[in-house]
Amino acid sequence: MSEEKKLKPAVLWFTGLSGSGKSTISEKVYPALKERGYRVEHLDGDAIRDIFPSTGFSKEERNAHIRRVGYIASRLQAHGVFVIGSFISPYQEARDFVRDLCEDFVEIYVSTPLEVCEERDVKGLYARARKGEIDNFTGISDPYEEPENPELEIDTTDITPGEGVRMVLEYLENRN
Ligand SMILES: Nc1ncnc2c1ncn2[C@@H]1O[C@H](COP(=O)(O)OS(=O)(=O)O)[C@@H](OP(=O)(O)O)[C@H]1O
Ligand SMILES: Nc1ncnc2c1ncn2[C@@H]1O[C@H](COP(=O)(O)OP(=O)(O)O)[C@@H](O)[C@H]1O
Repeated sequence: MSEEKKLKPAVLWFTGLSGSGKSTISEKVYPALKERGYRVEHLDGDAIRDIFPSTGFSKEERNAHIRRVGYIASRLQAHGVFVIGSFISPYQEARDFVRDLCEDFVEIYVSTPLEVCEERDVKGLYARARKGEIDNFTGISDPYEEPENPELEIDTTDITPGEGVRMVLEYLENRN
């Protein structure tokens, strides 16, 4: 990416199954934007849920959580901050709610298939969900609605995290 190109701060919203690669790519996009001089904030579902552990996984609770974090994202972006959001955010209506709040919303669908995510099983949650130890587990016993019109789709099955980051940066550069 050429250093001269000025990027317009946006809300980069990573959505996809657990283990699809949202956090891994987000964590690498963050320093890539920082070193180009942008103000950047990363809001991550797992990290925020650690602070607010009472947030559950019913449709209503997930959507309320997404609306709240989406509002924060929109306010940060309004003040010129690049916001990276990594949330499963399985429901189209909640993602659309956030899109409508944000001046510039980039929906990035991390479309790594369930079989690959389950094979990775980074946190051992899929195995537990298959055993019935976790209710409402996305992809196993809870729905994931694929984005209807994402700005970008990244399937991480056969690429490196660095290639995923490059796809995001190229998208941002080319749209300006
Ligand atoms: N039932 C169930 N379904 C899905 N995920 C579960 C569940 N229980 C716990 N976890 C862990 O919670 C993380 C997802 O949090 P999010 O805030 O991104 O979810 S959501 O947007 O509200 O759907 C998710 O993190 P990631 O693996 O990083 O996606 C899981 O580690
Ligand atoms: N191209 C890739 N992009 C992102 N993650 C990848 C990629 N290839 C393999 N992985 C691995 O897949 C896992 C993704 O986990 P994570 O980023 O926590 O997913 P999520 O945040 O969507 O739950 C990590 O173990 C990561 O090393």
